[in-house]
Amino acid sequence: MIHQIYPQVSHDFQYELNKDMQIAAAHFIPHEAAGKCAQMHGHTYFVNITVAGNELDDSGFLVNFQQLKKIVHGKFDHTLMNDHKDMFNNENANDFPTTEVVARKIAEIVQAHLDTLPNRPTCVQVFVRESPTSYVVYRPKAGKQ
Ligand SMILES: Nc1nc2c(c(=O)[nH]1)N=C([C@H](O)[C@H](O)COP(=O)(O)OP(=O)(O)OP(=O)(O)O)CN2
Ligand SMILES: [Zn+2]
Repeated sequence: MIHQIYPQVSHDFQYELNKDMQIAAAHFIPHEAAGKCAQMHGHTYFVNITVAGNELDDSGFLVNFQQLKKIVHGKFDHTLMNDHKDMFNNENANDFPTTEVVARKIAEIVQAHLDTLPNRPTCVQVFVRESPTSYVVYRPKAGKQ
């Protein structure tokens, strides 16, 4: 069971939903600045996704928790992040599978799903903890990932 205190994101939406998940995955960061992290290694990522909005769908959901797990955990769990060529690129630092980029990519995956929903909620924050001592918070700018 995941119990963590996450940074709060300020917004004016009436509903806010949070979904936690753990993702076991490997990665390497293809840059000399990464030191030992340039070698393939694994993490149990702790991910918290925050979705907000003013309207619910006809199920009374802002977004289905199960769907969030399916599109994020289902994609990355027990995989090598660098293998996801639709997400990461070992030639471009903005697309290396760093914690920062993983958080941004998760926000993009989630928002693409939310954009298909009739009630059009918004992903306002993605928290990714890569290790017990390191985490990133990504907050998409309004109207732009
Ligand atoms: N800004 C970033 N710096 C680093 C990243 C990153 O994604 N963004 N990633 C790494 C490595 O992948 C590494 O797995 C994590 O590094 P680190 O926090 O140093 O991990 P430790 O468990 O060794 O931390 P300690 O606090 O020293 O135990 C490196 N940097
Ligand atoms: Zn790592």
